[in-house]
Amino acid sequence: MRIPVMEIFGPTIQGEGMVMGQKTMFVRTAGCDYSCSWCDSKFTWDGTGTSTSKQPEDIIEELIRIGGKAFSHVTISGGNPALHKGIAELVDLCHQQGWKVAVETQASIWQDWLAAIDDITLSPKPPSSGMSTDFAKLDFFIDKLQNANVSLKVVVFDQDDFAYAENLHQRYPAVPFFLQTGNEDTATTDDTQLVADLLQRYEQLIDYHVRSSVMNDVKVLPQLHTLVWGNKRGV
Ligand SMILES: C[S@@+](CC[C@H](N)C(=O)[O-])C[C@H]1O[C@@H](n2cnc3c(N)ncnc32)[C@H](O)[C@@H]1O
Ligand SMILES: Nc1nc2[nH]cc(C(=O)O)c2c(=O)[nH]1
Ligand code: SF4
Ligand SMILES: [Mg+2]
Repeated sequence: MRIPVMEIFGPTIQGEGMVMGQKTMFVRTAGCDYSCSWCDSKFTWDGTGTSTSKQPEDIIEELIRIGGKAFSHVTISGGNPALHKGIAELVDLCHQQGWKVAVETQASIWQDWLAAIDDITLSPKPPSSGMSTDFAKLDFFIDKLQNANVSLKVVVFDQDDFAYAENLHQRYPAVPFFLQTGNEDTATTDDTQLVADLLQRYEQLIDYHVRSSVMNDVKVLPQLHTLVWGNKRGV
C-alpha cells in the first residue's frame, strides 16, 4: 500500500525526546489531521510542499541509496504518520533489514502497526497549539502501548502549556515524560539570534520544571537539531 512521502533524509541524529542523539534516518510523511499554530513542519499539510506516493519497497531502496550502511534506525515522522495504513508494511521491511523503527505522532489516530514500533513518541498538544486533546483517545493509546517502549513529549511555550504538561504527567505517571522547548520562529535564517532565543526559552522551561513539585521524574530537553542546524530542512 502506497504512502505519501514528503522527504527522506539522513543519517542525522534524533534531535528530540526519548532517543535524542541516536543516529537515524527520517521518513517524513505528508498530511496532518491537526494544524498546530507553531508547527515546524507546516509544509507537510498546508499545501506549500509536494509529496510523492511511494511503495514501502521503494522507500527501503531510497533509504539504502541515501544512507548506505551508515545507519540502523529509522524515524517516521510527519505530518501525522498514523494517517497511513501502508506504514505497517514499511515497518516490517525495516525490521527485516535489521533496523529499529521510531515514530512521532500526536496520538489522535490509532493504527495497529504502532504496536510494532521500537520507540514511540506520543506528543499531545498543549493549549498554545490551538488544538485540543481527546483524553479518551489518549487513554486508549497508553493502554494499547503499555508493553511498548513509549514516551510522552510535550512542547512548552508558556505557563499554560506547562500546567497542561503537569496534568498529563499526573494522569500517566508511569510513562517516561519529556518536556521540549518550543521554537517560536520556524522561518528565520538568523541562526545566531535563533540559538540565543532557544537557549533562553530552554532556561525558562528549566525554571518552570525545577520549581514544580509534580515533575520530579520528568526530563527537560531542548530541540537539539535546531541548536545545531537552525530551521534548515532535511537535517
Ligand atoms: C512536526 S511533528 C510531526 C509528528 C506529529 N504530527 C506530532 O506532532 O507529534 C514532530 C514533533 O515536533 C514538535 N514540534 C512541532 N513544531 C514545533 C516547534 N515550533 N517547536 C518545538 N517543537 C515542535 C511536535 O510537537 C512533535 O513532537
Ligand atoms: N534531527 C531531527 N530530529 C528530529 N526529531 C523529530 C523531528 C521531526 O520533525 O519529527 C526531527 C527532525 O526533523 N530532525
Ligand atoms: S500535529 Fe505535528 S505535524 Fe501536525 S500540525 Fe501539529 S506539530 Fe505539525
Ligand atoms: Mg521537526
